[in-house]
Amino acid sequence: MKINFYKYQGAGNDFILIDHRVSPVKNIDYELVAQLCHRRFGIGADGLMFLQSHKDYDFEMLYFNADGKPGTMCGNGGRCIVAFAKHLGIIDKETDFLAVDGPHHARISESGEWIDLQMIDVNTINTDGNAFVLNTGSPHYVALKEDLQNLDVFNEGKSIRYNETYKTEGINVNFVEDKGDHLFVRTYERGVEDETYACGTGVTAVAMAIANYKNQTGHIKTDIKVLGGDIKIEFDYDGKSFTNVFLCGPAKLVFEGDVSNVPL
Ligand SMILES: N[C@@H](CCC[C@H](N)C(=O)O)C(=O)O
Repeated sequence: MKINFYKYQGAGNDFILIDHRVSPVKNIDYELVAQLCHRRFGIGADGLMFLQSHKDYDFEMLYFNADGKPGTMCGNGGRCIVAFAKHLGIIDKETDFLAVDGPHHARISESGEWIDLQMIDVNTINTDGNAFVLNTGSPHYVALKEDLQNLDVFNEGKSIRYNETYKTEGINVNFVEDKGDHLFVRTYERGVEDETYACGTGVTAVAMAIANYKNQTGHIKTDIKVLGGDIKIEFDYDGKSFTNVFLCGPAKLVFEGDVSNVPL
């Protein structure tokens, strides 16, 4: 079987996208997903998504991490699949689609390359020592750091992700430095098992953790810099719940191609 794929990136978090309506893969082979995402033996990506039809929504997002296993919500992936759905002509300026953590609304810019994606409401922030732990669709650990540019994110992130508390379920580990007018964030991602250039659910968790840490309430807008670009987060926070949460940033088509002889 030949599969047509599209490669997208959102602030450097990169994904393989497949239109399941035209490439109806019946049994998704985790090893094949991992091979397609491999940066030496495959196309190379942090994750792979299928866009599927859904009777009640514009489409459904089915997400796999680079290790081939089904992931929890991917924010940058969500923005990329919205840009993909616009490219395919499924949607125009707005959409409502279904992901693993429930329905999502998104707004698409004129160019189709900037997406504001609504994320789930968050009602709970836990702590682990000085770090914050919360779920924004995926589980995240957030730790404040100084001189983040020079931090060994791979080794520090990996040691937290595989410690006794988190090794079974795993966690995404975010380090944040407050730069005054913006936050600088670097993330070790579960399922990629490496630092990525951006993590959408991660920067959402970071903005919430920092608002909580600084006792900020009201409508909060946060500018974030990650290795792959700039992202903006907006939400309302009353000191207990984060609502009207939006993850806003770029989502761009990089190239498209075909994979031949896929044993499916
Ligand atoms: N890159 C993602 C997060 C993807 C999910 C994650 N790696 C997991 O399953 O834990 C994002 O942009 O949110």
